[in-house]
Amino acid sequence: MIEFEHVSKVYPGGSEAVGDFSCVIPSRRTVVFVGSSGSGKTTLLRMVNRMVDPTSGRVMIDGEDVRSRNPVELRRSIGYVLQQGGLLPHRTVLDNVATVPVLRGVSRATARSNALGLLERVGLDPALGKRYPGQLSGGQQQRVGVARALAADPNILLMDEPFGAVDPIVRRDLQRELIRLQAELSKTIVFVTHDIEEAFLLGDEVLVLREGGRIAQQGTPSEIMASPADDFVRSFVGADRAERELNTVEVDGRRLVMDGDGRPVGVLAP
Ligand SMILES: Nc1ncnc2c1ncn2[C@@H]1O[C@H](COP(=O)(O)OP(=O)(O)OP(=O)(O)O)[C@@H](O)[C@H]1O
Repeated sequence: MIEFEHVSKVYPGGSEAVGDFSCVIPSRRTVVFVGSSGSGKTTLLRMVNRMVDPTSGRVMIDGEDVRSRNPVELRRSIGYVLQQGGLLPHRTVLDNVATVPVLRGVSRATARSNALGLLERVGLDPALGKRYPGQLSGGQQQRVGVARALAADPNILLMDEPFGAVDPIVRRDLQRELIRLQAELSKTIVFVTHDIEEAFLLGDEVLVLREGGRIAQQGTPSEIMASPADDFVRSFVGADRAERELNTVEVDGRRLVMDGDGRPVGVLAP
């Protein structure tokens, strides 16, 4: 479980990036922070692994203040996936995936052999392990990024717009893959995106953020869809949500329209 307790962040010389943010992220669930650019999503995510320390307030993991943890050790114990893979260009794919386990004392041979299994796990041909990141497609690089984040078998996975830089079809593949992986692995995932559809697809729970990390609404995708808290959320959720294979379900007395993937796409007027 991750707890944000009244955290705020003022960067040197800057305005308040996050102000008095509190939330609880239950273990083994996927929680998505969604908001427009500058709403503080990345800042919040980085507070978990101490790449950013809050100006006030605290972040707890399983009841322990992260500030009592050594930042390097903490970072190695938490998976982190970035938009641009963050892979080391001069190391093979296999060595990229094996990096953190080796730093944590696992032998190179064992780490490489585990890395092969991880490549398969994220849907990549293990033969790609010999290549360098520059020899992979963007989507393949993102899969390697996920494999690398999983390599130390972390309980927590932080994902910062991990699928933001790939085309929509590959993006959909990666999203489905993450859903499959999460069903197998049950990690605590904090996922950042500015795409509400992605948030609804992946999140057990979604936090819609305004500027300054202010929570406009927090709830399950269905709850947010059924009852947007205000005009801000309503406009963020968007009315027009494409022609998919639709059906309806009832939630809290309202009829939700769901697409073929079980995603809420609208509410039927009573
Ligand atoms: N290192 C920094 N120094 C100063 N200001 C920063 C720094 N990092 C972020 N900020 C500012 O803090 C605010 C929140 O930024 P943050 O990156 O957390 O938002 P975000 O919601 O993740 O945005 P994006 O979707 O564009 O990545 C922004 O106004 C940004 O300019």
